[in-house]
Amino acid sequence: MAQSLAKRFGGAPALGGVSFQAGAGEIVGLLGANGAGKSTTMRLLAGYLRPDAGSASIAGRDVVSDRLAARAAVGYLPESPTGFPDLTISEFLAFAAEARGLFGAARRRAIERAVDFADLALALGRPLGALSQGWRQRAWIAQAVAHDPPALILDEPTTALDPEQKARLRGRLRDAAPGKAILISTHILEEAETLCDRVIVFRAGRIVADAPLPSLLDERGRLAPAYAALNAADGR
Ligand SMILES: Nc1ncnc2c1ncn2[C@@H]1O[C@H](COP(=O)(O)OP(=O)(O)OP(=O)(O)O)[C@@H](O)[C@H]1O
Repeated sequence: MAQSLAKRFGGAPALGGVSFQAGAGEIVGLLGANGAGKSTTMRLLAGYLRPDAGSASIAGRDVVSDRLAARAAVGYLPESPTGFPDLTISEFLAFAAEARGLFGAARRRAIERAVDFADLALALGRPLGALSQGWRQRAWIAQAVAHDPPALILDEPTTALDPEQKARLRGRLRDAAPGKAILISTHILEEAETLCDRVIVFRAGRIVADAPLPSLLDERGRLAPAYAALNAADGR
């Protein structure tokens, strides 16, 4: 949940006070032009940035005052994730599970869940630094789901994936959705059309639409006309 979240970088406002909720069982798509504020919102919710004003909570835990509990309840895929080039996928997922306090059998289950979710079985021994962009993206998606959190915040999760893996991941997210609140950002309108229950459109650091997907679709099931109208409207 976000309540009047605001963030500036230097003097420039990136988010001008955004409020929304995502409930368990819901896949919410964050849409908007480059620089509209999607990633900043996700980083604030995931506890990787502090808001200048407003508040946010994950599973009822405030991301600032109860930061560790909030972070424990979320799996986060950053945009363009990098790091840990020398770790193999196996080592990376073991590290991710242990960082979440999972050891022994719980760690093993977390790694199995993650490997299965992101279809990584064929590359477990490969170091992250030697992976293609799509495989690396899948390793980072895997670390987000390893501890089976009630909330997933995935910043452009399908961008680097090939068509088969895109479809596979969408299916996995659909399967996971009943028990989780899932937030994804995407520039692929067709993805929002097929995957999301609700869509939030950002424009220049503000929310210009927050609506159930069907209410934004035209008679042919397309989001593009409403999306274009929202971006063209004088919504500042
Ligand atoms: N670390 C930073 N330092 C300075 N400005 C930043 C930083 N991160 C984001 N911004 C600015 O904040 C605004 C919102 O950026 P944000 O990354 O949230 O947009 P976005 O909607 O995710 O865009 P994209 O679709 O390109 O990923 C932009 O003006 C951006 O330049």
